[in-house]
Formats: sequence, structure tokens, C-alpha cells
Amino acid sequence: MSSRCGAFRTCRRVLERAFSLYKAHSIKDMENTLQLVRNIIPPLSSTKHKGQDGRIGVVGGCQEYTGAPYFAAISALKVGADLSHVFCASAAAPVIKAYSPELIVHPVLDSPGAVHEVEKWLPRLHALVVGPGLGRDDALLDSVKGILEASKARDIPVVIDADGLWLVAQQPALIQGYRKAVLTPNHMEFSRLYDAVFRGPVDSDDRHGSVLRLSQALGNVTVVQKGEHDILSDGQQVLVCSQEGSSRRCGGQGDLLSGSLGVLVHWALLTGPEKTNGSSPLLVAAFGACSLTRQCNHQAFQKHGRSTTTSDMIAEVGTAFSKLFET
Ligand SMILES: NC(=O)C1=CN([C@@H]2O[C@H](COP(=O)(O)OP(=O)(O)OC[C@H]3O[C@@H](n4cnc5c(N)ncnc54)[C@H](O)[C@@H]3O)[C@@H](O)[C@H]2O)[C@@H](O)CC1
Ligand SMILES: Nc1ncnc2c1ncn2[C@@H]1O[C@H](COP(=O)(O)OP(=O)(O)OP(=O)(O)O)[C@@H](O)[C@H]1O
Ligand SMILES: [Mg+2]
Repeated sequence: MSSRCGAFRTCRRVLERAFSLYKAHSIKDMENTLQLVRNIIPPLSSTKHKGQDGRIGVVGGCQEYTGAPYFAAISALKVGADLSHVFCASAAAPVIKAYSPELIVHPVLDSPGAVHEVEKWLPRLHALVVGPGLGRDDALLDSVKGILEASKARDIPVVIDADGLWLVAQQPALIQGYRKAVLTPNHMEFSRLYDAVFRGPVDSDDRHGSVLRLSQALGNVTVVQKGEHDILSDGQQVLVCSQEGSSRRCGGQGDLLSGSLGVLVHWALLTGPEKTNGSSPLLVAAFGACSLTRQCNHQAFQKHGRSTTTSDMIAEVGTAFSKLFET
């Protein structure tokens, strides 16, 4: 009996040691990747003009959902973009404008010339975030398909989230092989995409492999699977972001992530792979957005506990950004 207890204790010590080694290793990996994120952040400078640090467009917002595009667009500004546009359905526009005087809001998505109306702006935009609060109306989704095609033709980076991922699950060919696309699925959105591409369910015991395979099958688009740990892959590398957040899971946190990512993607592509130590700039940008969102969640939770909402997290963007990237 006592020798069995001894064996049990030894086994537990081995497991504990292995776990703490793994933890130490992953903390070191996280710190190394955070350093790469710091390398892509442009310095603030008095010689720059308005617009140079980012002009970002969010495509989303319909009668039902006005919060999601607002969260994404305001997060882009708070992270450091100079201008943030929202292209939404007409019913959503006055609501979004009333939330914030800082956003430029175009009520065009449900007009017959929607693609043309957005295309006019594309030469002036550095990145698009497609999907927050878009809804699943077929006519809107059809316009978004045209907007995605126009963005690809101009080589504009696109972050695809929420209902934009619904569209991609219906038509994966839309982003197949487009290396400037980043997909940011939550649990359900990832399962839907995986099922659409592989015609079978995700292996829940192999999250890393599933994310890697999905990215590869889509022609190396960057995939960010959000969850307790965020798993990111460009089809070659797999990164894990375990920045401490909290247990509070209010809606809108993913919108903060996709909006911040719009800016970071622009900065990362501007900097190029020399500063990201051979890692894909988009993967580094995605790691930055995941860390930032989780840090905002952590800080907001310290102050507000169970009543934390996404607006409280957005109020933390400035200090969370400084803590992670400007120390
Ligand atoms: N204030 C707003 O306007 C908000 C609007 N939102 C919009 O709402 C629309 C639908 O988004 P949804 O995210 O609900 O998408 P889905 O309609 O695909 O639903 C996802 C479902 O998965 C569940 N889920 C999430 N994580 C899970 C996990 N780990 N395990 C099991 N189930 C899990 C959620 O409870 C949710 O019911 C999108 O347009 C989105 O942008 C959201 O962004 C939230 C905030
Ligand atoms: N269990 C968890 N523990 C810690 N952080 C989590 C957990 N689940 C999700 N997150 C974090 O919350 C953020 C949003 O992820 P989530 O899965 O809620 O996205 P979402 O469903 O798209 O959100 P939204 O409500 O904006 O649509 C990400 O930064 C992710 O890292
Ligand atoms: Mg979402």
C-alpha cells in the first residue's frame, strides 16, 4: 500500500515538473512572440500626416446588430488607426453614428450599388474587417462577396470574422489561397468552416492540428481559433496565445479582437518579414490582437468583475497596449 502511495507521489512530481517546464517554455515562447509584435508597431512621430498609421474599413452592421461593427471600428481607432470607416446597412447607420462621432459611417450595404459604393473607398483603405454584425441576409452577403473580390483584386488585407465567416463557409473559394486574409473564428464558426472544407467534424483532441490543416487546406490563409487558449496558424507555424484574461465571456470581445487586428495587419505588412524574424507578419499581427484582447479583458475584470462588458474592455485598450507592447 505504502509503496503504491510512493509511486503515486513520484508520478505526480514528474507530472508537476513536466507541467511547470511546459508552462515556463510557453511563457518564454509568448514573450518572444510579443517582442515580434513590438517590432511592427510604428513609432509616433510629429512628421506623419493623418491617415499614415492606418485607414481601416469595417464591413458589417444591420438592423439587428449595431454593437459589433461599432466595437470593431472603435477598437481600430483606440489601437492607433487614424481613420475608421463602417460600411453598413442603412438601418444601422444612424445608430452607429450616434454611438460615436469618431467613426465615419456609410449607409450603403443594402443599396443596389453596394459593391461600387465600397469599391470607391478601397484605394483609400489599408485593411478591411469583414463580418461583425453583418447578419445573414442573402442580398447583403452577395454584396459582401463582391466587396471581397474587389479587395483581393487590389491586394488589400482582409480580416474575416463573424457572419463573414458564415459566407466563407458557404463559399471557401472566395478566400482560397489569398495570403492577405486572416480568419478569426470562435468555437462554432471554426467547426462550421472545418466541416465545410473537410466534410467531417473537427477532432476536438487535436486543436493545433485542426487549425494547421484548415489553414493549409485554404491555401495558407491565417486562421485564429479563439477560445480558452487562442490557436493561430499560417499553415506552417502554430502559435498559442494564453495571455491571462478572465472568466467573463460577454458578447463583443471578438469584435474588439477583429477591429484591433485590422490595424495590426496593416502595420505588420508595412514592416515586412525582416522584423518578424521569419514568422509571417500576419501571424505576428494576429498574436498581437489576441494578447491585447485578453489583456483588456483581464484589466476590465479587475475593476468590474462579473459586470464587465466589452465597453469596459475598450476603455482598457490604451493601458493594455502600453503594458504589452511599449514596455
Ligand atoms: N452587440 C452586438 O451587436 C454583438 C453582435 N454580435 C454579432 O452576432 C452575430 C452572430 O454571432 P455569434 O458569435 O452569436 O455567432 P453564431 O450565430 O455562429 O453563434 C455562435 C454560438 O456559439 C456559442 N459558442 C461560443 N463559444 C462556444 C464554445 N466555446 N463552445 C460552445 N459554444 C460556443 C455561442 O453561445 C453562440 O450561441 C454576428 O454578426 C456577430 O458579429 C456578436 O459579435 C456579439 C455582440
Ligand atoms: N474560455 C476562455 N478563456 C479565456 N479567454 C477566452 C475564452 N474564450 C474566449 N476567450 C477570448 O475572448 C475573446 C473573444 O473570443 P470569443 O470566442 O468570445 O469570440 P466571439 O464569440 O467571436 O465573440 P463576439 O461575442 O464578439 O462575437 C478572444 O480574445 C479569446 O481569446
Ligand atoms: Mg464573433
